[in-house]
Amino acid sequence: MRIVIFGAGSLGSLLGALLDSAHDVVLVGRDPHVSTTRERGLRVTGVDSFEASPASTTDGTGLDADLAVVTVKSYDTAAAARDLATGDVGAVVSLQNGLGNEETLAAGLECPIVAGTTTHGAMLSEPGVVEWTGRGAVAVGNWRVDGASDHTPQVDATDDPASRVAAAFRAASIDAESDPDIRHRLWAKLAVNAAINPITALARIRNGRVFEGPTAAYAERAAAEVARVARADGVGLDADAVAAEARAVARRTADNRSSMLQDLAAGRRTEIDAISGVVAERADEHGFEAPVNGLLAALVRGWEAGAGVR
Ligand SMILES: NC(=O)c1ccc[n+]([C@@H]2O[C@H](COP(=O)([O-])OP(=O)(O)OC[C@H]3O[C@@H](n4cnc5c(N)ncnc54)[C@H](O)[C@@H]3O)[C@@H](O)[C@H]2O)c1
Ligand SMILES: CC(C)(CO)[C@@H](O)C(=O)[O-]
Repeated sequence: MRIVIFGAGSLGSLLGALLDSAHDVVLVGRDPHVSTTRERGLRVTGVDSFEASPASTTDGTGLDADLAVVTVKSYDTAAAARDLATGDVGAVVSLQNGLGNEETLAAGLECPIVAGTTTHGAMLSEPGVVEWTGRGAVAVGNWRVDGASDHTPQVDATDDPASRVAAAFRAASIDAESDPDIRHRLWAKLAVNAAINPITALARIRNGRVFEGPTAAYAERAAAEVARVARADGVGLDADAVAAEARAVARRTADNRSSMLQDLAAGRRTEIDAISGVVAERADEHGFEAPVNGLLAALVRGWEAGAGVR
């Protein structure tokens, strides 16, 4: 397969390096990472150490590919869709965090959209070098334009876009499955991010401390609000179950600084709109409030405005 990785930062570079073992990969990213990768190749460290030599470009327009893997931050998804629409891409899969990426891609592109989520961890440590911080898996599922996941029984399970994406990942030895209920997974991951990310960022604490002490009750409530909005959106998420999952992830990643804490500490824009912001807005559309998510979104957006990053 010819695969474009749109957004060759931390996650995209890791996946690009892995997929390069079985496919013809083109990274779309920015300099100096792209120029360094062209000169010296892409080095992966951490969980496994290896070198890859995918093609790379800073120009995401006019690209032809069987598949585009979108790994930009959620606030760059609309721009990614605009660039991809100028080329010829067979299918697009988003492996981003947050809610709304698939809708944005579907609004801008004619090809099939595949939703996805991953538990791999990656960090671009320097141009041309990506640290694989945690081995995980990929789950993908077909995305319909109306936002519902595709529950239609597949006559030929190998001949739908999500199954083809999962098979392409597995061909590169990446643990990947196609999940007909991908919306449930996206909302469950959203609950984890809504509980952990803004609180760790604002309180400047590592993940392990979120469910300890004064922030615990608010993390629980943030997750429970996501479950309520999910149910209003037709996705059966249980408040206790998602809070338990968020606590488990916080325990498993106790020493990590969440992506939002890292963004805030580095003075970068965060993904708050696609995490807490979208929960508060969708609650509002359904006629109720998600006050903890609303406040957390306002505080992080307030910091972003003050820091001049939005
Ligand atoms: N890093 C992880 O371990 C991880 C794990 C799971 C999910 N995610 C999710 O994946 C997404 C990406 O995360 P990340 O940590 O890799 O972010 P990142 O900022 O490291 O990477 C995104 C890259 O996209 C590039 N980019 C954006 N728009 C571009 C454009 N128009 N042309 C070329 N390059 C462009 C940016 O320069 C950046 O390098 C986020 O939604 C994140 O929440 C990340
Ligand atoms: C799971 C998670 C909260 C762990 O740090 C991660 O998704 C993050 O940092 O965004």
